[in-house]
Amino acid sequence: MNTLATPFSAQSIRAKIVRPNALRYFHSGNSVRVNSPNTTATTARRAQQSRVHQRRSSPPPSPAAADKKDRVTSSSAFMASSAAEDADHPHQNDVVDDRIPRIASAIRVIPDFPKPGIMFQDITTLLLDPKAFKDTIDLFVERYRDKNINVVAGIEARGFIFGPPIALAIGAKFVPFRKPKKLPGEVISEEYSLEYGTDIMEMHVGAVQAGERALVVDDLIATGGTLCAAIRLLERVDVEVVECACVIELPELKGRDRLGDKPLFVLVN
Ligand SMILES: O=P(O)(O)OC[C@H]1O[C@H](OP(=O)(O)OP(=O)(O)O)[C@H](O)[C@@H]1O
Ligand SMILES: Nc1ncnc2[nH]cnc12
Repeated sequence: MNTLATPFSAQSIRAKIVRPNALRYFHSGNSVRVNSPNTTATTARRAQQSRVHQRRSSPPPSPAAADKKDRVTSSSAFMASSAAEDADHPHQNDVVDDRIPRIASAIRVIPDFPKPGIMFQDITTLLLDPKAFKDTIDLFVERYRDKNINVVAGIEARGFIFGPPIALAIGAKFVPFRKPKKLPGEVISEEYSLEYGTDIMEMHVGAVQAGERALVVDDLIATGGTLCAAIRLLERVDVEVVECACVIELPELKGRDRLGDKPLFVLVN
């Protein structure tokens, strides 16, 4: 059972490659490269990206089709995660979770949105698949229940989709972190940089209390600027940020490095 004293890395689960002969598609700023096989990196999302290119306008797979695919791929896909120290022991805590391939497959990738060079990870197709959506929430809940987390901070806009069900399930309050001028009460603000611009994040004064323990939830980490701003907002008012949790990581943008020692947990990278 998880306890407060147990470091997250002890239970973390890491992605691994399974199809050593498969070509992987790699997002690199302005282009998509095909990488040679590598047995230590990334997950099913790379394969999923190439599939998604082919079905950009297609609906997500039917539950029956996805179940069949799960059976085919469950031995070859691993759940991703990470606390910094996992890098030293990449395989020690590997855990196979056959929910991950379906989640990865349900995320659509739209090239050149919202501007040229961006491979947009579209989680709206994940929401169309109730099993994959529920599995996503369940994986987070399984990790964070019994961690004495009081606050789930969800980042506008897509953190508002994943954060509230997690908060309800673990018995924490949900605190929306919003774009400027959206919150009606007194706020504190943090400016931050993005993969495609800058923005400001705000939190209501009084929403959290010093000494509370927070989980920060978003759909995706790219450069890490957004999560860093959320962490700064919480730490300014002496809230302990226990971990950040995202559905997707774009590892090539090195957002994880920007978080420093702050643990980051992701399902798909
Ligand atoms: O790691 P970063 O480089 O900071 O980028 C990640 C952020 O970018 C996206 O949100 P976006 O700013 O596009 O806002 P939206 O969810 O309101 O569209 C995404 O949902 C994350 O919040
Ligand atoms: N590539 C991407 N897809 C979706 N959301 C993002 N936010 C920043 N980069 C993104």
